[in-house]
Amino acid sequence: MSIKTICIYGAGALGGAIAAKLANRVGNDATVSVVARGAHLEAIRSRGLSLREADAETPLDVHLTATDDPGTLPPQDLVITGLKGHQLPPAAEGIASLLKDSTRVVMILNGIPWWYFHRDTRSGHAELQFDELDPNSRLWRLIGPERVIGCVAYQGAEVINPGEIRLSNRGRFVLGEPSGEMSPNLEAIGALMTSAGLSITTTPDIRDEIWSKLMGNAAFNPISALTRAVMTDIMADPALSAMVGKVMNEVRAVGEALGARFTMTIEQRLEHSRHVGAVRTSMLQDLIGGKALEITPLIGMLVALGRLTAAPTPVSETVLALVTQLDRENRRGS
Ligand SMILES: NC(=O)C1=CN([C@@H]2O[C@H](COP(=O)(O)OP(=O)(O)OC[C@H]3O[C@@H](n4cnc5c(N)ncnc54)[C@H](OP(=O)(O)O)[C@@H]3O)[C@@H](O)[C@H]2O)C=CC1
Ligand SMILES: CC(C)(CO)C(=O)C(=O)O
Repeated sequence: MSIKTICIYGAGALGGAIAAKLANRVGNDATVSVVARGAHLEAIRSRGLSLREADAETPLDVHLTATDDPGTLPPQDLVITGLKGHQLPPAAEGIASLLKDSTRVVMILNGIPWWYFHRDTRSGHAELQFDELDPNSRLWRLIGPERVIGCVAYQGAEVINPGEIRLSNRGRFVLGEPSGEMSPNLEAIGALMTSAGLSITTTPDIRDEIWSKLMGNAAFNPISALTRAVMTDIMADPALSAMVGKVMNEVRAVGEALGARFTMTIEQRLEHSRHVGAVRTSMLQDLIGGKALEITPLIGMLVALGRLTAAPTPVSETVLALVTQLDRENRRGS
């Protein structure tokens, strides 16, 4: 696969960080552009994109083509989406306008993605679609699950000001084909992102990564939004950390019912979470910013898949009801 044109669609926290690194390192060999919007877009256009890494003394500043109209860009070899799950369906046509036959689309997402059951061989539900993730199958029809490369991000990031992104740790990304194939395209995209200075691994088991990451996000993201607490403070509170453990147990039960394999015990996962630091989850960032919360992929689908597999999710159902109401109130007030 020759990658000469790359568009990052939704250059927010993670997408923006990846765009800055790609533009910096591979900008001479490939054209890197971003689709962004609002004040963030204006800042990128006028001052460029500025990336602050946890252990770097000076920010990385790059200038690249930025637009809110993907129709002005040529068809791309590679599209990387940095949109939240609920922002994907409204962007489906825009993303589709960047595609040619060979284009691959890396989707950085927390939670259960819209393409989850495409070519899945372990759940017994291959090709199942969920309207709550992909209304009227817009993504399925306009982009197509066969183009997708899944991406699980173990990396904290935040847009601290328009045009300015901060990475909160030296994180990593895991890429995988929905089919599990270690395809030449997967390896080429992994190598390209690695050459940009990102920590990338490729896997034949992307769904296992999705479930393992979901253990943290289904618990911490809504609980952090409900309490406005950073991760260390949630873990320091015995009642909250017990609730985190219960949600993690429910994630494990539903995941296993669909064939996922977990490598860590709940105790190990909890211990790991104690050391993540004073991280504001992406859902807490959105709450503070008055934005819609990424609820369905992170906890709504956990409850829906619990029903599908007859695995009980009582604590997650309660958390879902509370965070759904919080989201309504937050948007009413913004
Ligand atoms: N941030 C983090 O620390 C982590 C995030 N993740 C996951 O990665 C994914 C991306 O998250 P994150 O980087 O935080 O997302 P952000 O909200 O920071 O970035 C999304 C960006 O896309 C923009 N956008 C949305 N719709 C459009 C559109 N139609 N056209 C142009 N721009 C658009 C948003 O603009 P606007 O702000 O105006 O909505 C925003 O700038 C999520 O699934 C998240 O859960 C995973 C690990 C860590
Ligand atoms: C909390 C964090 C950074 C890692 O689990 C994350 O994935 C998020 O904020 O959505």
